[in-house]
Amino acid sequence: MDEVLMDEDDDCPELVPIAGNPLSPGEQIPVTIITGYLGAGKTTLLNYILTEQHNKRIAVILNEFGEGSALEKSLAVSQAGELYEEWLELRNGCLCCSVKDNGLKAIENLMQKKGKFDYILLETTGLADPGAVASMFWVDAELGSDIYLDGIVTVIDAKYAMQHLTEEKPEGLVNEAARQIALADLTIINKTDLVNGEELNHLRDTVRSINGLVKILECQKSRVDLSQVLDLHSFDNKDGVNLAEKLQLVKTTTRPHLDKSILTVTFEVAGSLSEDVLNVFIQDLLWEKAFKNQAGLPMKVIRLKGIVSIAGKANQVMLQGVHELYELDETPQVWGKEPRVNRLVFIGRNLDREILQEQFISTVLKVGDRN
Ligand SMILES: Nc1nc2c(ncn2[C@@H]2O[C@H](COP(=O)(O)OP(=O)(O)OP(=O)(O)O)[C@@H](O)[C@H]2O)c(=O)[nH]1
Repeated sequence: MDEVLMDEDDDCPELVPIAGNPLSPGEQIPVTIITGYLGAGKTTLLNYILTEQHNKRIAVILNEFGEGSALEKSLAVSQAGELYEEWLELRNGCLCCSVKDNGLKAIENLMQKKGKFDYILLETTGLADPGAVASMFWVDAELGSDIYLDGIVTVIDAKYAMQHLTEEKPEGLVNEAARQIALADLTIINKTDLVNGEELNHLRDTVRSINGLVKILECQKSRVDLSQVLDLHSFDNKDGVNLAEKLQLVKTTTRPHLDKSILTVTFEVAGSLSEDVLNVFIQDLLWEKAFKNQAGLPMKVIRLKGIVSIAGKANQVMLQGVHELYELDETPQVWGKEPRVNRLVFIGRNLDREILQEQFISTVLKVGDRN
């Protein structure tokens, strides 16, 4: 971390030649959101990435300062006692920047340095809702032309996660630690040195019961294989085939790990759908909160994924949702001779599988299109 190459008077330092292919025109830069509860190991992960040799030119945006870390100290460039946004170039080709806001402004500034990096990592603050940040990438069309959301990675503290997850929240409030897991495409259970095998199993089961889709890595000092963290393509249709396979393996959480908790619900229904009516179903669910569970509580979806069959379309269609935003995107995968099946996975609160499935069938299925 002490080998920062920069010109003292310039907040865009002179560049050293870096191995790696320059971006071809029109190529989009992936963004991975790194989230996790306070103290879970996010900064340790970013420090690791910034100091390892990996032949990737990664731009890292940190949006929070703490005390004590070498990385943070090296970044805390002060001007009249104020912290200000500063891009630093590191020996291994990484770019690094610290900002106090949600990081989107920093991405806009970063894009002016296009060609100097080929990946962006954005760390959110420990209590932030990563869904809000993720949603911004979907709605910001201007940014959307240059970058795309690759995935949400949640770092979990093996020692304290269960404590955070079981914390009672006032009625109506979501447990942030659980929400961060619900939204994750990948979770990294860190600090495994601080727990025994039984505790680790229990935590793993809990993570799985919240998010039946998520991939789980386990490590110490946030040392993970970067190829497992980057290029997940969690939100685009490049992952269509993988997603279809993954959805088949997901199971509805049978016993909620906690009362009123976030859990995963999944079902499959054969047939083809009218796109218009499918939109009505999704909007009733995500926007109107029109579906209630047996206790009369409105179902709240945090993350939604699916592969559906739209009447008249030869290709499979991927459904993605984060909070109230969703997208239907045709995948390159063509339906085969086997009967078409719609598979949906919902992660959220107050979800009841049977009621959701009934609603889905009664709202969207065009019986005439069954094949
Ligand atoms: N025992 C142990 N300690 C770890 C491990 N990984 C990180 N730590 C320590 O945990 C503390 C918190 O790590 P950070 O990386 O700062 O966590 P963070 O998620 O960035 O924290 P905030 O920015 O405050 O949200 C530091 O003192 C790390 O040295 C690990 O695998 N085992």
